[in-house]
Formats: sequence, C-alpha cells, structure tokens
Amino acid sequence: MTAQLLDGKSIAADIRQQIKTRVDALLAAGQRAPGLAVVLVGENPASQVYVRNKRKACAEVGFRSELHELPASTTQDELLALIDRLNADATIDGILVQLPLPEQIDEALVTERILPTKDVDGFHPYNVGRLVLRMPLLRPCTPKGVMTMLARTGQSLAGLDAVVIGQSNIVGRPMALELLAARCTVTICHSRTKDLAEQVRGADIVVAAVGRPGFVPGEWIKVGATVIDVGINRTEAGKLVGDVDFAGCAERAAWITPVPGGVGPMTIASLLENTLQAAELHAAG
Ligand SMILES: Nc1nc(=O)c2c([nH]1)NC[C@@H]1CN(c3ccc(C(=O)N[C@@H](CCC(=O)O)C(=O)O)cc3)C=[N+]21
Repeated sequence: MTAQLLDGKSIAADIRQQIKTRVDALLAAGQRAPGLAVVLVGENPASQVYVRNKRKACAEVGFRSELHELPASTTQDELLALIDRLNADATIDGILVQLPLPEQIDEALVTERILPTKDVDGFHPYNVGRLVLRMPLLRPCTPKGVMTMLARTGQSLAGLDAVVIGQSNIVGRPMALELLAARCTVTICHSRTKDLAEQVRGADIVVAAVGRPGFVPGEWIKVGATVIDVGINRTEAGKLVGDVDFAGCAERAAWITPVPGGVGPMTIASLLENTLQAAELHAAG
C-alpha cells in the first residue's frame, strides 16, 4: 500500500478532546451542559449499535444525553407529539431521530417537525436550503466529517475534480454541496450514470456512498487521488466492509479512509460539534 491512511478514529478523538475543553469552560462559567435527545423507534440491531456509540461519545465530552426508545408500533402522531415536547424543552439542544423509521411513519414529516436550531442531523429543509445557499447553519454530519478529514490532508481543494457516487439526501447530495462550496468541480454519479469507471478515473477526490461492498475497484482510481469510503456493509461473517476495494485502491491513492475507523467515527464527531453549536445558538437566545 502506498496511500496514507486518513484515520477517522484518531481525528474524531482529537475533536472530542477539543469539545470537552469547551464544555468544561461552559460549565465553569455556570452554564448548563449541552443536551442531546436521541429517539429510537423499533428494534433495528444496527441502529441500536449506532445509538449506543453516539450516547457514549456524548458522555465522553460531558454532554447530557437522553434516550427515548419507542416500540416499532409507534404511530406517527405519537412520534410527532414527542418531538413537540423535545422542541419545547429548554434543556434539549439537539434532537436526533434515528433513521430508518418504521414504514407507518413519514420520515420527511418527522424531520420537518424538528426545530431547525435543534436539527443536529442537518436534515431539515431549512438547514438543507442554508447549505445550498452557502450560508450553512447545522450541516449534515457525514459530509461535514468528510470535509474535516479532507482538511487534514493539507491539500487545497479548490479546482480539484470530485466525484460523489450516490445521491442520497443524507450523504451524496449534501456531500456534493460541501465539495462545491470548497470550490471543487463536482460530479454526482448514480445508478443511471453511463460510464461510472470513466468518471472515477478522472477524479482527484472520490467519495463512495452506494452501500455495496467493494463496489469501487482499484483500477478506477487515478494515481494520487483521495478515496473516501462512506460505505458500511456487514458481511455474512459479521465483518464490516466499505464500498471500495481497500487494498486495490490503496495501491494507487495518496489518501484513503479505512472501514471501520474512517468516516463512521467522524460522523459521530460532527454530531457532537453540531450539538455544541446548537447549544451556543440556544444560549445566545
Ligand atoms: N438520524 C440519523 N442520523 C445519523 O447520523 C444516522 C442515522 N440516522 N441512521 C444510520 C446512519 C449510520 N450512521 C453511522 C454512524 C456511525 C458509525 C460508526 O461509528 N461506525 C464505526 C463502526 C461501528 C460498528 O461497529 O458498527 C466505524 O465505521 O468505525 C456508523 C454509522 C449514522 N446514521
């Protein structure tokens, strides 16, 4: 392997340390700790793992977190009523409703019910619109975490060709907007893209967010490119693998993120940053 590792686990630990210092300063000034409410509906085992990791990270930096576990049979109105209560709760700065939700619940409607200043996922149309207009308030966590990692390579992003594979609302689209704001030339590829290999071959930055194990082979990677793997796929053996062929891509890339220990921990670090930012917004009134 020739690529340097973009070690999300270690960058995320740095960020937690910085946040903890700021929380300690808040507390020393007599202010309350930032508070995050996590809402988990149903019993998706992967969601339970993520939620546990998020709450552990909160505890580490001195945030208060509360978990609202609701049965899979929860109605949309019951969930909306909980969000209304959390919106009105002055000790709660951030509300995270873990996705996916059971099919009887409209995710878009739930997302829109969260106050934009408590929307620490950055999924509310208000926050999406702010990002489109290059005046972001709360930014989606995964793309924000990727931008933090890209900054750690020390390279200037202006003028680089970036290819984002995947066009989801939570990763691909906001990722493309972040890269565009950083003055990359951005291409969003998806299942109807005519020649994906050709697009990726020209890219200085490749962000893979497709949800298919090993989807991007090493032969597609331009020598010296930066490869960001957003995929989290669990194999039958219970192993966690990304969307790129790590060994093959690492032979050509200058920088690459591992899975696990790459984008995942950065997503959680960004959630902590957003929760602190929301607390500051709420303290300012
Ligand atoms: N409202 C909402 N917000 C989210 O941010 C959200 C969500 N719903 N639904 C599910 C996805 C997924 N997601 C991850 C976060 C951290 C890791 C993570 O820390 N991964 C570790 C491994 C964890 C493991 O062992 O499974 C790593 O990559 O090293 C993974 C995935 C947040 N999501």
